[in-house]
Amino acid sequence: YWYKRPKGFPPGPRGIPFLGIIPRLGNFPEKSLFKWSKMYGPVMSLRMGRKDWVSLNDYDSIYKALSKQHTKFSGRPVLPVFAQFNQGSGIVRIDYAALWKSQRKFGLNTLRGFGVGKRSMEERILKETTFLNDWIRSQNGNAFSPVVVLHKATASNIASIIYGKRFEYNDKTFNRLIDSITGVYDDADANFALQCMNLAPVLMHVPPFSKLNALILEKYRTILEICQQIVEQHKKTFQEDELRDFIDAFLKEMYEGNAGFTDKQLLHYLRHLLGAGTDTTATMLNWSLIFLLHYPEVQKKLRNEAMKIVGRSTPVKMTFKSDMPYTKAFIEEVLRYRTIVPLAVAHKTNENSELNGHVIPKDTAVLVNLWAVHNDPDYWDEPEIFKPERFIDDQGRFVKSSHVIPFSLGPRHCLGEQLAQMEIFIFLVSLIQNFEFVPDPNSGELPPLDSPSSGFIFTPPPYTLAAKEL
Ligand code: HEM
Repeated sequence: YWYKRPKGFPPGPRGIPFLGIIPRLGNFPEKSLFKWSKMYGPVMSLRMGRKDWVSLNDYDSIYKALSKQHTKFSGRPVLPVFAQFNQGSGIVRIDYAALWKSQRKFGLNTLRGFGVGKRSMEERILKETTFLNDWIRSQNGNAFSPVVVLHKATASNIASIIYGKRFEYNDKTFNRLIDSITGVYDDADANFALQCMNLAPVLMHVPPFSKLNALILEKYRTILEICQQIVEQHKKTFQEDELRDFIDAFLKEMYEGNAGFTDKQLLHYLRHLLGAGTDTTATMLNWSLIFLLHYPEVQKKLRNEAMKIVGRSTPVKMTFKSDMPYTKAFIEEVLRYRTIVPLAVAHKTNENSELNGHVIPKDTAVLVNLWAVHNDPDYWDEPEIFKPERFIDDQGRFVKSSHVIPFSLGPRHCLGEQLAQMEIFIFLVSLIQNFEFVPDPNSGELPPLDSPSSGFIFTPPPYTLAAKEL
């Protein structure tokens, strides 16, 4: 099997027998892929374990595959670590078929129905900022790590949609939930080991991988158990004409007997929303804070704009955003420079396809390198430099680039993009309005701007800072 590849298949590195190129992916697989793509072309293949995958490494090929040929490129490969638990349920990893279509449509409508993109969601996020700001205030100017509290703030927003209520930050169940959502995708070593198990499933039974697999399963079980308790409470108080949240809306579909709306599907859907919506947005806010520490002049510009447009104590509204070009440019540059999900979620071809003259057979797993688009010198001047000004024209206006695609493209693009954009803007401006962020006075160094990503969520290393109340 080693040398045989389908006729016309894209060229690419093979690596070593059984493992393929896995050992050569390194701490930043997205960078390795981009480097190889300069040798093999933007549409290239790679031997991953015993299978040949395809990787897309420029905007053109990603757009042509995910948008133009979306019916062919929107599937999801079966990855053993996830499949042992998901069993074809949820939203993130189910194939591009009838179940995904009905669940995606339901998800979008329900998020909208419970306020995403509207004033009511703005108010929920604003309420969360008051708890977050109070927590930061309670640190009394001493150094602290914002990592866990930002996860709590973003998870609480998701909880308010799916569960109708926010969680208190010291609530025991909530802390168990946060503990179970974090610790794998945001840990580079664990994430690398997880990807190895997905590509060479035999490892799932071999120490030390088997220990990690057991830990992942335990975390998934805990999330499901907590979601199950919440669903049971909802069932007891459910009223068809008064839908309180995502769970009620789902129960209504289920009680009407609509295909795909089952207890199991609901639990996995909730788990995916909590998982996909917490780490990502919290990570984006963490990187933003780290940039404020590195570039005090950028922090000053953001504050000047916030004070001028919003004011010191006016609640932040999304309508302010269009008058805040520097803030928009800052957010866009963080999303570009620290691509939060560098390789998106693996796609799969559901039909035989052709891309850039190459043949890609049905059922080929496809890695979409979003990081490559954000760091391609063909699109960006000095991509390795953090520069919000690249999105500002000489009239001081914000200029959008179609080459910033942190939420990916096509029908499988991030389901929570609108929610994430609301959270990022409101949290960020509210933090800037209330605090000046400075380096931890006890640490001689600033947090590094790079840390191993190992391919899923690009999280910063653990860090601390201090916040001076304004
Ligand atoms: C900064 C924040 C976020 C970033 C950068 C981000 C990015 C992404 C990316 C790159 C994908 C994969 C797209 C693909 O497969 O091509 C994705 C999928 C997804 N995201 Fe997000 N995301 C963020 C926040 C959220 C939030 C807040 C939610 C909660 C509702 C969410 C829910 C999802 C779901 C459910 C999917 C799977 C969609 C599907 O397979 O149909 N994300 N996200």
